Amino acid sequence: MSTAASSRSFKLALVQLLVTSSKEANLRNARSKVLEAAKNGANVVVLPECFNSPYGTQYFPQYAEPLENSPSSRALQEMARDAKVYLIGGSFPEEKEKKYYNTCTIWDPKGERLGVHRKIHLFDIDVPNKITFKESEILSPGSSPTSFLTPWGRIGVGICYDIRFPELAMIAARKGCVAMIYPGAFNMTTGPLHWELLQRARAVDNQIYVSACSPARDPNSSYIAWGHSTVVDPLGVVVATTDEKESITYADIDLEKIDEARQNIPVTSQRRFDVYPDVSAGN
Ligand SMILES: O=C(O)CCC(=O)C(=O)O
Repeated sequence: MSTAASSRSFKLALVQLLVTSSKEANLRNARSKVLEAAKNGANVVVLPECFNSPYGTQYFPQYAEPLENSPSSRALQEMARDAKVYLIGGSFPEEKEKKYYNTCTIWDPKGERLGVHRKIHLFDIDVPNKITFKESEILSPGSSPTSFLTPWGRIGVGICYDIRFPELAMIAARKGCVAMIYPGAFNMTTGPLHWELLQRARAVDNQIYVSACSPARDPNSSYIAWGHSTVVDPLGVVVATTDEKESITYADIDLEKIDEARQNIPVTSQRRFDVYPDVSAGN
């Protein structure tokens, strides 16, 4: 773990991986990038949605693995342990009791699994002549919000389309999360429209850090990812981003900025739960 981290700041790294059709090659590449990020001082490292398989309902059954003791789980556990980082392991198609899920596993620097997030909101959209996608043809949805504890505070996790539903980020922030992190893979239609806007919206509404980590763009794949992995601060300012190519994006996450935003613009303490309900109640 980096010595540069203090109790009030840490270095986040987003690995924008170029995902291929070879699961073994994807696992090898992810490992070398996670180790590189750690060498460069990262404390928390993020992989993209579907980091071990091409993204598409036609691929999920072929690439799916159980959670326990599977090649991808083992590889993620070893990466986290060998790099000594907190690892938000993107997502991979999970097979469980004859159902498939889009699943993110979260690991600590000792290689212990800290959490599992199954994508709650499945990506079913139809923009005529642009993009039609129906994850629910194959996948089942998860049913619980996910967060995990680090030495710098609690971090919430969602997957891609989950970012469009503000409730998850609101619940996370009200429960004390300092950041909401989304492995994601937007596309060439909704990427330019909404990828950055949604991160900035979730950040400014909740006065937390928000970040999304995409695969790199492969123009020859059946689903062309937007790329542009990004980190947004609690004021809604983009503090780190990249283009569409394979890369690692770094940002210092400074918890003072959360306090400052909340002191200066105190919406967090001005909510009117006597007028409308608190979505985090009971969650
Ligand atoms: O919300 C979007 O526009 C894209 C979502 C997506 O690609 C996904 O959930 O995998």
